[in-house]
Amino acid sequence: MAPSNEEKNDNPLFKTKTARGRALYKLFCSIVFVGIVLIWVYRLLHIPGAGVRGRYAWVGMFFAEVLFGLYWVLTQAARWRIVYRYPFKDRLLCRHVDSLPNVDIFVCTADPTLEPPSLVINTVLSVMSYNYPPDKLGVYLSDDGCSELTLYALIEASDFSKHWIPFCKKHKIEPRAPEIYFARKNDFSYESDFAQEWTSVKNMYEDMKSRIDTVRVNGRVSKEIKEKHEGFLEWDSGITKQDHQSIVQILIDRSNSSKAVDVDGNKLPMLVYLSREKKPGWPHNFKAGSMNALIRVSSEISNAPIILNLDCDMYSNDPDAINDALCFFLDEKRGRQISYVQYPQRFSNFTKNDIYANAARATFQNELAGIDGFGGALYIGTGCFHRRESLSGKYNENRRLEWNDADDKMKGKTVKDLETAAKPLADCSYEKGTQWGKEMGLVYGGSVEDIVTGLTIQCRGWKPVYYNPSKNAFQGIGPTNLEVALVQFKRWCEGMFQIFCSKYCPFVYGRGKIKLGAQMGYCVYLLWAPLSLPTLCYVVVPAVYLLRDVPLFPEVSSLWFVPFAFVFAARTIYSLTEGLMCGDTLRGWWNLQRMTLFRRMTSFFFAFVDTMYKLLGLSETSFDLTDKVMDDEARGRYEDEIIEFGSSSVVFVMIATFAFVNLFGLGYGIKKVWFVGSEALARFAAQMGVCGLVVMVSLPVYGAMFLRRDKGRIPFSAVFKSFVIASIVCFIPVY
Ligand SMILES: O=c1ccn([C@@H]2O[C@H](COP(=O)(O)OP(=O)(O)O[C@H]3O[C@H](CO)[C@@H](O)[C@H](O)[C@H]3O)[C@@H](O)[C@H]2O)c(=O)[nH]1
Ligand SMILES: [Mn+2]
Repeated sequence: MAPSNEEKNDNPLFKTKTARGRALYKLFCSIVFVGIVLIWVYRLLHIPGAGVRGRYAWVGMFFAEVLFGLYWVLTQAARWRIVYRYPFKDRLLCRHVDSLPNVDIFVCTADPTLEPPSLVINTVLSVMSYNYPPDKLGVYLSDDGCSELTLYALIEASDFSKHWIPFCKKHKIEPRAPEIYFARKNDFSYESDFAQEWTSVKNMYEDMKSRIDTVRVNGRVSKEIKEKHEGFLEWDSGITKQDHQSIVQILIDRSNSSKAVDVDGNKLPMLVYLSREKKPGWPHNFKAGSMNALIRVSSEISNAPIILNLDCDMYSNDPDAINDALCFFLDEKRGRQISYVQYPQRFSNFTKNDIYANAARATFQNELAGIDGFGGALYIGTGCFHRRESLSGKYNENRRLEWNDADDKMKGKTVKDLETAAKPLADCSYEKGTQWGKEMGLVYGGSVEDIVTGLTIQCRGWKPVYYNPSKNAFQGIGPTNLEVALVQFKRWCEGMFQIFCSKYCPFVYGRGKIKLGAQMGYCVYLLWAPLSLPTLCYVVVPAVYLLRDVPLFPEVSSLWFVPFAFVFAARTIYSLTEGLMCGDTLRGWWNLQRMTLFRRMTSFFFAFVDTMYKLLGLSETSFDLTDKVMDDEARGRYEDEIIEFGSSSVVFVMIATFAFVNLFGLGYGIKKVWFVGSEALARFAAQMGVCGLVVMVSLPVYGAMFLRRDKGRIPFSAVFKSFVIASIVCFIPVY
């Protein structure tokens, strides 16, 4: 890599800018903090005396406000020093045109029902067609579902790619996931040559998709197809998802240049199917386990120094994304220390007002960039480029930036040789007695392997970056019904609280290794679960005490009312402004408020309880896969932005119960004001305000209980249960 042009090589390949207006923001924060402290002071000064009704509630409210306040302080760390990254692709291409590193791309799937093979291969095809030298690309699909349906789909995709890749490159097609591309409106003339090609490739795609779907519906691959590919022999011995040998199959072998070419004679990227061994009694450690198997298997086959890791629903939306990411790794000055480049998680299936608040725009635009400002960019599991070396080793500043000639490994070896050498690396027993899952690869022990792995990488001295490009690099599928959305949050939340309670707690593990701001930034997420406690306190206590005529907040006329009103208003206005600036709609922001409340009072709470159980050794970690399919009726409601309940899940009973409790509280308050007049209003305004907010946020819940007749409503049994529970809650004795 001799510098051809001194001056040019001095230019960095990326730059980092700090967001403006931070001084003003810090001033604003300081004022809000004063308000929060005044609230605490008020609570401490006015504790009701022994024997007075409301004393316990008062103490509860005090704790809730202390926890909310402290949590708020953490969230400021994530906004204190927001940084933006800008890579310079053009400089990269000038300087490294002949010395680009190999890149291995890992796609993970785990279940052919929840993650249909046709979805998986769309992701695979999108990454096979990157604008990157194909002989430097290796695509690996890890199938934890060990399904012949998925292998079949991948074989079909490898054939189709011979037409798809040249078509994409010739016509600069975007995005390169065929399903998404063909579903888009197009504005070309139907007489053109392009139209002909378009139609022929589209037909080819549709045919392939229908073959794959037929096989999926039948639930097995027919004998005729099986006879054509010896790969299916692996399934002959009656293996199951939980009990099977390692399967490694190189479907496109790039060293064999005569076969690995597309219809125009250009090389194709390598394509490998992997299903790591599973045996009863051996923990498989979910996605982390499959990533580690991928790391090892690929090291035997292509061993690229850069790895891109994607979930099976995350197709590539930008054919040049690899080049962007490489700007970070190849930067002469700072590149060596960069372990991974994390992109935000974006979705393709959002609706206008984002009813389940999947987009999390403020999180991806501000919070993660703010934690990056403290050098703590999180690894969030998908859409992340890794430096292979950093996944298992310490940063060593003396090591030269070298991309070992990876293809050497493959030279002179047949596909069979490579497969045979790789298989044992995916066996259950391989990791026994090794550092895999601890010091090497992704860290085991929970359902959010990503966050904790990122933390350990940083603590080994690496400096990851978070890069949020204006054009989405990857797009995935977010939950499309409330239960799935809440279950996903519960999994995250539980995994993250477990990290906090383990030796990996950032304040302990990261002490002296990463900045305090980064430690705090991590805890914004790791402490979601305990945040449920103050939330539950706020949705229950004010309403219940309102029903007993016990005031819990200062009177409107009192000066002490000011900090409460101010903190509430300041935070609401801030969050609204932030949301709108990040591109939320007004209703989108409101939906986010609802989802935040629902998550905090259900997912976070269950995660808290389950973590406690686990700490006591009463249960084991599980991974509830996010469902990526929906039926047509539900799809209609999703597109109309009507919340999908549709079951008597305990989560919905809880949501409905709180909706009732606050409705009763508010109703009683209004009645009181009606009969007693303004004096009651002054004393109970804040309490009625809290109830009123919960009621407003829950409006769709009342609708789903009483007005809707579709399948997505809350079933009567759940309504009945929650009504009974709410009534009991309202009449229990209070102290
Ligand atoms: O045993 C398993 C379980 C899951 N997966 C894969 O992991 C990915 C994520 O699963 P999904 O159900 O889509 O979960 P999400 O909540 O959408 O995933 C986020 O959260 C997970 C941690 O909870 C991370 O692993 C993911 O990368 C991150 O995108 C999918 O590709 C799965 O196929 C496996 O490979 N093996
Ligand atoms: Mn997902």
